[in-house]
Amino acid sequence: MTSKGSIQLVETSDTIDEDREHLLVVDMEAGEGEAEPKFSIRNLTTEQVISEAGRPILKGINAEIPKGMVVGIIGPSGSGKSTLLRALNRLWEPPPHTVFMDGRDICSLDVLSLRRKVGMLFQLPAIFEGTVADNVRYGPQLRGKKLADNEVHKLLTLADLDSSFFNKNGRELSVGQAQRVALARTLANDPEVLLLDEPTSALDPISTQNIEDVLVKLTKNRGMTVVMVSHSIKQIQRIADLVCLLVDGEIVEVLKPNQLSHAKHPMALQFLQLSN
Ligand SMILES: Nc1ncnc2c1ncn2[C@@H]1O[C@H](COP(=O)(O)OP(=O)(O)OP(=O)(O)O)[C@@H](O)[C@H]1O
Repeated sequence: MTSKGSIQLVETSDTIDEDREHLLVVDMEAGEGEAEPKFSIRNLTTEQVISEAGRPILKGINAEIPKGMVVGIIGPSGSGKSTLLRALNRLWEPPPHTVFMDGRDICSLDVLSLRRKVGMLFQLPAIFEGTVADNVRYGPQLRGKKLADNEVHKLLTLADLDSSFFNKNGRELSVGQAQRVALARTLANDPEVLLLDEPTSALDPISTQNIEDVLVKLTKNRGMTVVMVSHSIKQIQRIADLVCLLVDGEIVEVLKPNQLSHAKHPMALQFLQLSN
């Protein structure tokens, strides 16, 4: 997949000033039309959460996540990837004035509305009791809306599940099918953003490809913004438009997927070499 934007690293970790106010700017190419960021992250530090290593998990993260792109987050285990992802829908509560969605501090938003707009999938899908259709209807039902059968079918199609799944019991599903049901259930809330925490690491290559295809379609056809943590560099190269490299709680590089070999940070380089 070709990248939709060019990236300008205004300051890299080599040039971080003392208070770590480095800024990673994604500079869209002319004519792309959607230059504004979906998320702006400003000096996000997890002062209240200290890791086992005795340091904040995230240290002065500054980044822009552009609308309608797939942004991959990669980095060594324990570098803070999941914490950063969870900060975007307040599964981990960021300090006020550090994470902005469409220009608004997410801490000032109603948390349930935020999570409807910013859906999340995890490594292992949790399927609720009942049929696939019950699962897909879950979110709207909480708001007193019952999705019609044809709406459920549309969501299943969107998640690459055929109509035979409609009445299947959640217990009959493979992990790959369950992940797509979880995706359809998330899409029923009509989210603007999908956060994905290693969504395919438990899946076989065909199920992985199905999910990747759906994600690419969602960004291309619906302008959805996807932020995905993955341990698979190859996966990131297949579907991401931009890659953030996180090391020890800091974004040390932002690159296009085809530029990963040009990473400069020594830890990032070592990680990339060992991952390939
Ligand atoms: N609520 C918490 N309290 C204390 N420490 C935490 C908390 N959440 C995470 N950590 C620690 O913070 C560090 C970063 O965790 P995080 O899950 O964000 O990393 P990660 O990069 O996603 O790791 P992995 O790739 O292994 O999933 C780890 O050392 C973890 O043990």
